[in-house]
Amino acid sequence: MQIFDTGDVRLHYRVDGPDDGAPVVFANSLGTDLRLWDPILPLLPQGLRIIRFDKRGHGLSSCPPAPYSMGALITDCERLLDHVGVKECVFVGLSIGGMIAQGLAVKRLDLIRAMVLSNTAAKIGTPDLWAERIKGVEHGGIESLADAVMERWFSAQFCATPELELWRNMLVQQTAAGYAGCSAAISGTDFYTPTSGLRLPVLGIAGSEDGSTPPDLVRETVDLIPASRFHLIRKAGHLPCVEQPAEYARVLTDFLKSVGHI
Ligand SMILES: O=C(O)CCC(=O)CC(=O)O
Repeated sequence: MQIFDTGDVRLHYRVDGPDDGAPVVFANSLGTDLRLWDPILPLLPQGLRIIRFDKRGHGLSSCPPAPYSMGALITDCERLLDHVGVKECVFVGLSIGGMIAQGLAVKRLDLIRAMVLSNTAAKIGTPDLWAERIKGVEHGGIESLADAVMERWFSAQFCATPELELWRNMLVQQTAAGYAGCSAAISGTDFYTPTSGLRLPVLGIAGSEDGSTPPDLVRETVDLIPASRFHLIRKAGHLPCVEQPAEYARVLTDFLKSVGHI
């Protein structure tokens, strides 16, 4: 558990595994912190160097006033990777984390040798949807959105389990400014053209019951990059690393092997 001051924000991050391990960077979604990846980490091969972080306004990172730009979120991540000395990582980005992955690959392809675009897209939602979401958070707090968010994050089956409460708690414990700030960043992002120009190995992962980034939307983005692969995880919503960790870890491990990272 460490803190890095980028100059604009203090980012909480965590590095696990040996210094000389093959680097795998995880960027999580809106309203989650780096514990999002806890269910899959024990299922990945030993010896990887795993880097995780909390976006600005999330988890234990500091919370600059909203709104944020996607450029700022990408720069935060770029500075963190330079700070920890990562190059040529496999970058796994989920939802807004996958937008950060796309933007970072366009800006600094030296940092990323392959990427996993999980439950994400070049463009997510519409400005009207995000304006409504931001208004809701500003007036009623994250709690006022939480039940609807759970229905997009998880399948109906998972929503009926006691574990749901843990993830709902994670959501409502994020800061309203962090949630609204990152929502504004998503609202202003359309990476369709820059992502079309990317040339690197890509694996797309979608959840069959994802109410935020449905499988067709994920596939449309992944198909922008020639030779990309796509995997659909059934019985999972927006966070398949939580709902189906064994399958998620297996697909990720196969991808790491296929690109020669392990
Ligand atoms: O999770 C993200 O990063 C953006 C997509 C989203 O809004 C998830 C949700 O529906 O709450």
